[in-house]
Amino acid sequence: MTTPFIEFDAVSFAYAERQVLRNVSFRIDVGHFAAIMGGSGSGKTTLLRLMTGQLHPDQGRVLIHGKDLRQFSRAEQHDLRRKMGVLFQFGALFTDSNVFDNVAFPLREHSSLPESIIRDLVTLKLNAVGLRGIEQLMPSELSGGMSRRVALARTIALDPQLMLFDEPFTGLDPISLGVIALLVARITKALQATSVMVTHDIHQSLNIVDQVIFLADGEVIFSGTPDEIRRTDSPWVHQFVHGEPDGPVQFRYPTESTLEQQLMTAKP
Ligand SMILES: Nc1ncnc2c1ncn2[C@@H]1O[C@H](COP(=O)(O)OP(=O)(O)OP(=O)(O)O)[C@@H](O)[C@H]1O
Repeated sequence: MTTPFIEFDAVSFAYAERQVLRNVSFRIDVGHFAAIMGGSGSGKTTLLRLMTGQLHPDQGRVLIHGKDLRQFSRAEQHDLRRKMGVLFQFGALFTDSNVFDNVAFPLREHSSLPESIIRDLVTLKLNAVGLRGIEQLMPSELSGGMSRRVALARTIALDPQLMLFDEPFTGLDPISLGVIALLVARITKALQATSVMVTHDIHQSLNIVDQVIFLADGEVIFSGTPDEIRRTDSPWVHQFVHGEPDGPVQFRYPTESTLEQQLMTAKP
């Protein structure tokens, strides 16, 4: 029997009037790598923020190791944050610090390790992303793909048990994208971390993840393994996998009025 690391139990969430998630339930087991997919604005980033405890559900529960995140003491929250590695879309590095100091940052912030150990750990992490030797370069001297890899090295500095990636492939050329995808997959397996990745890149994801959770209109419309995704006849999933502009997922932001009505009211 596998143990869930993260469990969403009938979670609903709204930003003021805007209902974003409705009755969302799924589980991600320890050591598994899950991708969250869905159209623009479907609530993927919101889901990540609920996992980190930055946001709390209006209804339902987010459980980490079986415990409701709301029930976490301050010490438990701090401990969870320490065990969590988060890599956002453009993996912003500190522009005034060189590569070494960027990767060393979480180690200095969250541990009391001596500098000699920190130096070795930074070397190992840069080696893991294929960039040992660039310690003294400044972020402005790196390509986009290299910056992303340095950010990945910083994310794994503390050997996180939980890794959250928000669109780690955005804006990369196909080769850099392939490299990052491979690194993310390899590193999560090597660390035996539980990982969650928000991404639009279905084809890369199906090769590297254990589970895909599809969101549409704030609801989970499908959750399964890459094989199950390839076999499903769900029209939502089909539209996504084949990148079709027409289908159950609409690309327009939902509004009350038609275009004609809006243009009429805008006239003097
Ligand atoms: N801080 C906020 N306040 C109000 N509304 C917000 C806020 N953040 C997001 N939203 C709205 O919530 C909805 C879901 O946003 P979210 O960022 O979770 O979507 P997403 O699936 O990650 O989108 P994308 O793929 O375009 O990044 C969107 O309609 C967005 O406009």
